[in-house]
Amino acid sequence: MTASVLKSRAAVAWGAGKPLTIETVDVAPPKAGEVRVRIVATGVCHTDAFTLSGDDPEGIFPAILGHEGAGIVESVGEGVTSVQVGDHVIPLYTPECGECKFCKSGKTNLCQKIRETQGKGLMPDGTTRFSIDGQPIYHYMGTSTFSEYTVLPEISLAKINPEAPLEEVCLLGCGVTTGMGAVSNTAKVEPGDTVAVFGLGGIGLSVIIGAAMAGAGRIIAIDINESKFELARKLGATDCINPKDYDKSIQEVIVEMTDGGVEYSFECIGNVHVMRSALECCHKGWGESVIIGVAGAGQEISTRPFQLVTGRVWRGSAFGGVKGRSQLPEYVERYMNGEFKLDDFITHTMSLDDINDAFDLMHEGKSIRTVIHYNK
Ligand SMILES: NC(=O)c1ccc[n+]([C@@H]2O[C@H](COP(=O)([O-])OP(=O)(O)OC[C@H]3O[C@@H](n4cnc5c(N)ncnc54)[C@H](O)[C@@H]3O)[C@@H](O)[C@H]2O)c1
Ligand SMILES: [Zn+2]
Ligand SMILES: [Zn+2]
Repeated sequence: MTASVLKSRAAVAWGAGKPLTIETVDVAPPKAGEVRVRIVATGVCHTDAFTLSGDDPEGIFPAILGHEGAGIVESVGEGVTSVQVGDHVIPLYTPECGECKFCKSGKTNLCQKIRETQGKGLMPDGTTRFSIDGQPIYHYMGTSTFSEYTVLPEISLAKINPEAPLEEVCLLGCGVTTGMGAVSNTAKVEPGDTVAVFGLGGIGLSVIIGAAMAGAGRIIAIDINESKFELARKLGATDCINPKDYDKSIQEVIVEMTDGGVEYSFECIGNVHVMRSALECCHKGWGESVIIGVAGAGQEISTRPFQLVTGRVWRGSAFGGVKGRSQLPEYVERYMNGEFKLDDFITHTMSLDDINDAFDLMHEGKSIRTVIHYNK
């Protein structure tokens, strides 16, 4: 049976800084190598807010945002073999083709196969599957999970255990995997290490979970919003500090607290000044700082080169260095085995109609993650 155009509820971003509006969108059937998915639930991540704000150089409008979802395959295009109708899947904004130079390198998860079209809000053939009254609406991060039905390339789907609750494991589509993966794949934290985590949103708290699982001896959590400290402690932070409580720089405070600095630090905010603090609180000779936060267009990081000459390392991490198709299903299994919990992160759930409230809660610092349930 050939699939036909579907009507779908979607939250459409018409322009930078404008609230999303709920629309009925036409979703064309998947073309060759593509899959149409019914999204069951989606988280709202700071990166969605970043693009909506207009600070994202790749932001294109009108578009359907959303990249932290989970759903069920509704139909498949020609030649699709790795998933079938009814499979449970997590959309991947970092695909895994298995054949490009990047996939074959064994050194990175940054598959480049569809990078160019994905960055332009298009499917690999250069067109979009979304429209309203014939007006094209762009895709976002190749995922567009703020539409109940969305189309993705086959290489952008991780097939997961069908028993997993989609309303929770959607968070593995971005935030939680990004934080945990940055600890285990990028930094490779070892038992006894001291770790500093800057920013205690969904990403920073996931770094704390990962660091606790890796056996870090001391986990220093830093935020200017102290309401985040309670959950940080629950997840494994040993010290919670607010930079506003000190006259000196936060890096000086941390270096003093730790007899010379931390083994690893993680910037989970997207603030270039904090990125500098995160590097400079690392221990001389070996400390490493991982940038996870996404800074605004045109911003630059700086430090004295002497910081690096004397052994500190600055690196970055996207999607926690995790290869989505081959490694994300394992994260779902680990969650199912009870190795970590996701419900702590879900401070709010709501229907798609209320999605602008999810952005407000994030900006007000009142939520960790809001999960949108399409059946609400
Ligand atoms: N690299 C990746 O693959 C990847 C993936 C997802 C998200 N991100 C980025 O990670 C960052 C965090 O995302 P999130 O969803 O956790 O965001 P969030 O808004 O939920 O959390 C950010 C936290 O930082 C705190 N903060 C803000 N300014 C601060 C300061 N000066 N000092 C200390 N704390 C401060 C806030 O109070 C908040 O608790 C964003 O930049 C997002 O775009 C990157
Ligand atoms: Zn995200
Ligand atoms: Zn590839």
